[in-house]
Amino acid sequence: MALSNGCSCKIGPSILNADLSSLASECQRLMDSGSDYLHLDVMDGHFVPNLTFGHPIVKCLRPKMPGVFFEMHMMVENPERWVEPMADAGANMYTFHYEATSDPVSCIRKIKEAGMKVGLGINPPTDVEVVLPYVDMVDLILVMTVNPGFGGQAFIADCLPKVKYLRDRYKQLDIEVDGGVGPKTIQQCAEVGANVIVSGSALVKHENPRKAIIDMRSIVDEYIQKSQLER
Ligand SMILES: O=C(CO)[C@@H](O)[C@H](O)COP(=O)(O)O
Ligand SMILES: [Fe+2]
Repeated sequence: MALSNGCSCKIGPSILNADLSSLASECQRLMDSGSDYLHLDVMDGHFVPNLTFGHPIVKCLRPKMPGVFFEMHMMVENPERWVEPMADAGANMYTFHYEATSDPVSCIRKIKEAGMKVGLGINPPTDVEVVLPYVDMVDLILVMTVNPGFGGQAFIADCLPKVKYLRDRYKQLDIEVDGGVGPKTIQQCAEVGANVIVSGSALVKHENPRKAIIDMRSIVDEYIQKSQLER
């Protein structure tokens, strides 16, 4: 199962700011509201100054959500270390950070060997050019629009030229944005070419998440169609 190959909009809720004592029902609520996949944020207290959960939770969640695409956003040092446990737990995609490893190629290889899709992320201070050698090896590039570590932070619009830089060069690439994304910031993300949208607190706390997802999707789809007509 792939996400979308740059051709359509995919929306994945981040459940960091949900009631984690009801993780499965919160995930189900957001999937029932029209989400395409789940974006599960793993933090190790080293790469980022916060802790969340690891593969044992993913393993428990998997049988409750059969068929749902799990993207693991691995905000961890030495991401190589958790590839096999996450694959065994039922993860579909393993998105690691460029900043977290000295050997992205071997991490990519390991993720593929474990049967998962590969995402490669960059933090706000990181130049977008660093991902260029790896674009053809991965399924998705994640451009962080907050400094990773916490849900509910303010969107950093200065990161968006990185999305445009990638979209101008790679029409079919899945480009994901994550951090402070919601109905108020989606337009800016869509117009630079983001097509895979993580939305955390804006969706989790929305009184009508179904409507929020429909509205965000229609804005992203509009820009995708416009860019296809311009080709
Ligand atoms: O990876 C992260 C934060 O490090 C994100 O996935 C956020 O958790 C998204 O939440 P909002 O910024 O949308 O509230
Ligand atoms: Fe995330």
